[in-house]
Amino acid sequence: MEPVQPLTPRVLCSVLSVKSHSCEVTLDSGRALLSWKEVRPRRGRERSRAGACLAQAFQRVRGLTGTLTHRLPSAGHIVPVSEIVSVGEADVDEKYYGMQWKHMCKPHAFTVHYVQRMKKHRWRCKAVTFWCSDEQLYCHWLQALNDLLEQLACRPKRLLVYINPYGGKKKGRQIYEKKVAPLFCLASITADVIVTEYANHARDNIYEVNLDKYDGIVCVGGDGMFSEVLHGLIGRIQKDSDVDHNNPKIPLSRCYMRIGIIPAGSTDCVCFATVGINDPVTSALHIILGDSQPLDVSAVHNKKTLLKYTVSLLGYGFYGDVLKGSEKNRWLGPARYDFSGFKTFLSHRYYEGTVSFQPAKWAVGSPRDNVCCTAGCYICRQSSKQLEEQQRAETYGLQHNEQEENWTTVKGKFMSINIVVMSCACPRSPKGLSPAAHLADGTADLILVRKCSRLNFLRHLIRHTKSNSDQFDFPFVDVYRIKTFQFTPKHSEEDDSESTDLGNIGKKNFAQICTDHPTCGCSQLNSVWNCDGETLEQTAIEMRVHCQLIRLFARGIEDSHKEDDEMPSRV
Ligand SMILES: CCCCCCCCCCCCC/C=C/[C@@H](O)[C@H](COP(=O)(O)O)NC(=O)CCCCCCCCCCCCCCC
Ligand SMILES: Nc1ncnc2c1ncn2[C@@H]1O[C@H](COP(=O)(O)OP(=O)(O)O)[C@@H](O)[C@H]1O
Ligand SMILES: [Ca+2]
Repeated sequence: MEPVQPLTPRVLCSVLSVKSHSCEVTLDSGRALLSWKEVRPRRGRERSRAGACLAQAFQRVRGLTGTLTHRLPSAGHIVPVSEIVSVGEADVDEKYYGMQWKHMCKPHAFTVHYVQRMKKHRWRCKAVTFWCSDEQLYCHWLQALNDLLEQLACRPKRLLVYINPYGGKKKGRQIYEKKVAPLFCLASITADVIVTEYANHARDNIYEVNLDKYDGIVCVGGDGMFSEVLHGLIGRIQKDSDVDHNNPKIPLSRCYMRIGIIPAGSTDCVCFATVGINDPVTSALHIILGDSQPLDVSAVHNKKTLLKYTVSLLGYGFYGDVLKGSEKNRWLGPARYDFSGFKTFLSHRYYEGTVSFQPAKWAVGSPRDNVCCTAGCYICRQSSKQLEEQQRAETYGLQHNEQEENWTTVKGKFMSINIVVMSCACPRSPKGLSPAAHLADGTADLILVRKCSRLNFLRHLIRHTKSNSDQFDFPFVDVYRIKTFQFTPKHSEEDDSESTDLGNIGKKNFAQICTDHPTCGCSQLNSVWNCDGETLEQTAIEMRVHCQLIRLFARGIEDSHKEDDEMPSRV
């Protein structure tokens, strides 16, 4: 057997007890890994436990590959320190003393709380308590683990939390108090909590607070609540850096203050598309670990005025009418969308207008390449690099001014015009409106659904709910990867108010009568824009994507190979 080289002092290995089992526990601070596995009494030549354990630990450290598995060959556990939530003193349950302790003083115990991956991107906080008789060894372990946790600079210590008691099923407060606050306390995170009293309370408050006190902002609610915090933060950062966000051409200053979303709304597609599940505990754990996921944001303008920012869906036609029809039924909670969706589907309206956009030439991917955005996404990294080079060239004027060139224009009658900055995956549509859209590539996907039959539109809708069907594979559906967009409805409001001839006024009033009596078959003149679940007043708009403008406490969708099914409780 080759001589065991002297271990670097970075590997701490001891035999500690877990419940009534003896375990060999190893902390490799070089690789920042904690592992433990049950030691069975060896028959035959008894090797000293320490020697055996050190030699094995050395083998294991040397053999470890980059991709972590959470389970050692012999059903042990291995946890990256970056996924430990906290380490603290613990009481050992009397019943575990067993015989060998009865004459000893009380043993010393510490509990490690760590993230355990379950099915479908769900995370749970698991606890394991180690104990031993030697107080010095116990202190050494506690110190070594806490020193490593202290070094994780990305973890938030102070958070500003906004709770929307009004969104979704109106359970925001309970969700926070029961599921999230205990975890923040466990991770010794202090939170200043504000329960909003009216719409836009959170947005306005962000302009006042002293942001330097906080490592992040958390919103407990749905996409509308996230949109409020988004507007507050971006508006504040542009104001602080003297950027006039009403100018559609101006590049905006990036926001490095991360935003965490605790899902408590109706659609929660931003949370679902960045974490993979709408689960408050999972989102809380991503916040505690200090994840960071950059996110594209689109700015929507009407002439020289900023209307809204959007990170999920900017939808005209079907989704705009669904939203408009749902606002008056908020008492229905999330079901308001299905109810309004059904009515909107039956009304089967189409809208006329002119769409123009600049395709994202340098984009690495395309909406139909089936390359979905995952944690550490290659396409996002490549595209944002290309974009930065592009912008640098433009600022130095090396690049001919691309703003005016290569606009594509499409006139027509549309069932829906959707621009999605991300996939918009959500419980209603697990793969989203555009499954291959990317979170941080600096582009958005434009989906044009032209006038078609009810049956065909229904088939298109139903494919959103099926995982192995292509909702773009219809002659009346086109999808483009873009970076800027403009829309002008055929019947723009200004024309009606200016022109005095009877026809137009008649048509406008006629349309008004129709809206009040949706049973009539005429097509209502204009729809409304659904911007992240809030309606826009104007229909003539322009939009441009700002690459990686904000950051979330998330890491994108992890590959499923990392999932642990429920671990057999061996130790
Ligand atoms: C027949 C089944 C058809 C299923 C069609 C599923 C498509 C769902 C796509 C969901 C897109 C989600 C985009 C997210 C937008 C959110 O930012 C935004 C705000 O979220 P918040 O409420 O959390 O604040 N949410 C929304 O605007 C809601 C849009 C969701 C619309 C759902 C439409 C339901 C469709 C029902 C059609 C029924 C036709 C049946 C005819 C027999
Ligand atoms: N305290 C409050 N009272 C009334 N409206 C509020 C309050 N707090 C937030 N809102 C508004 O409620 C809207 C919906 O919030 P959201 O959390 O998205 O719920 P949902 O997912 O059900 O739409 C948002 O536009 C937000 O501005
Ligand atoms: Ca994008």
